[in-house]
Amino acid sequence: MVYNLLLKRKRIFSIIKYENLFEDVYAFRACHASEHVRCRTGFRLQREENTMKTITVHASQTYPIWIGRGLLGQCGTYLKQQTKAQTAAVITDDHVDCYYGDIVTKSLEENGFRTIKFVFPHGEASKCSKTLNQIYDFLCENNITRTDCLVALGGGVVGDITGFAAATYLRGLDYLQIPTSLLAQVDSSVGGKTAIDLTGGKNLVGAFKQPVAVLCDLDTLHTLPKLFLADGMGEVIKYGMIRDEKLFTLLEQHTLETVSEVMDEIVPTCIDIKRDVVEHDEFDTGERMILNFGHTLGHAVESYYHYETYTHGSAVAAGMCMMTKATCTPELYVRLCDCVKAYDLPTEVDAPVAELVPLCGNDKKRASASLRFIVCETIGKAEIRSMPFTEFAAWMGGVDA
Ligand SMILES: NC(=O)c1ccc[n+]([C@@H]2O[C@H](COP(=O)([O-])OP(=O)(O)OC[C@H]3O[C@@H](n4cnc5c(N)ncnc54)[C@H](O)[C@@H]3O)[C@@H](O)[C@H]2O)c1
Ligand SMILES: O=C(O)C(=O)C[C@@H](O)[C@H](O)[C@H](O)COP(=O)(O)O
Ligand SMILES: [Zn+2]
Repeated sequence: MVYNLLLKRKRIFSIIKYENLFEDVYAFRACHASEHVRCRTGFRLQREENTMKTITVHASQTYPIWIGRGLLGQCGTYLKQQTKAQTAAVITDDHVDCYYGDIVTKSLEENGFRTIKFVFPHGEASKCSKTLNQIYDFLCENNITRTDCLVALGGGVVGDITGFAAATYLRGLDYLQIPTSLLAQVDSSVGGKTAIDLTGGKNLVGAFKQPVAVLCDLDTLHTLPKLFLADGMGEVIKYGMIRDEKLFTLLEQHTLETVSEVMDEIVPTCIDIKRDVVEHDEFDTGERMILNFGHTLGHAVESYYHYETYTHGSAVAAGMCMMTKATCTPELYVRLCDCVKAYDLPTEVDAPVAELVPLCGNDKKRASASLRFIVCETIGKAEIRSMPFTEFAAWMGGVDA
């Protein structure tokens, strides 16, 4: 109850004050709420187990995505179906650990896995080589072998770095994705892009490594702070824009306050779009680039502000609006901005576009001198455009985006 009161209070706070409150919420939760979450999850497990959906991804590795409620307490049973591993190494961050570390460990142990856990500080700053090396050392000290597996429990930061550790440690071992943020559920846990950031840019070191399965428990979203619910909505709006006008229209009928009512529809819809795109172009040589709508400028925004001011989903939201303003009709731009604003996301940033553009030079869609970027002139349809980078820089620099 204290947590709910804090969430209500939060709405009248500025983002800066919100950060402090956010820490308070976690501090409160870490001390008192472990049993509460475990009980509630157990209750929902019985009530809603039948509504579980499975989406199967057919890529270099075929794997299931289980979507439902109350699944976390059974993760060991699910994982056992997908791996012969004896040890499961759970990798998570400090926030997620205080909510869900125990319930996951318990289920893995009950299902016969020797279970070890590595916890790192939350936030994008941890998606770096320092944390990655700590994970490697932890796996080495605990005698992890190629037949064991990793479990990524958390948001996109945990998923991306754990996936990369799984792709590279001992030249590759199995990993399970348990996404707990909206962004991770609809996007980062699916499709096998894994990475860490460099000072020079986002996700610059990475690998394609599909998980053995994704366990997507919608109940975990109950503890996700609104700021990160909004962040995930940035990627959800992206899916509407690139592939699904019906989804976009549904999003227009809701706001950040009401969207939880339709989450059971939104999450599988987005996952299925991602599945389809990944199945056509797993290694990102063509069609998959449409999943990067808003990211060319979005990643530049994150990097310009040193990954501190804008989280990924909010930077993508601003990136989509800036690109749409520069390339599409004013009507479409206004429609997109209205939707973005309804989810408390930014439509622009203070940084001048001319200063963001040089940071696009490290974009992974760049091919030698050409930069590719994504444009949606019609809602539900995305196209990949290509331009010499110098031309792009001159054009965007001159466009009042
Ligand atoms: N691999 C991909 O395809 C892909 C796709 C999109 C984004 N990404 C990456 O994902 C990252 C962003 O992911 P994110 O937004 O999940 O960030 P995140 O992992 O930092 O999670 C956001 C915050 O929410 C907390 N949190 C997560 N789940 C929670 C829960 N259920 N209850 C309470 N707190 C919870 C985390 O501890 C963290 O503080 C970026 O690094 C981005 O580049 C990757
Ligand atoms: O899965 C993809 O492909 C995506 O582009 C999804 C994006 O939302 C995600 O942020 C991805 O990590 C960006 O890819 P990158 O190749 O530009 O690092
Ligand atoms: Zn993204």
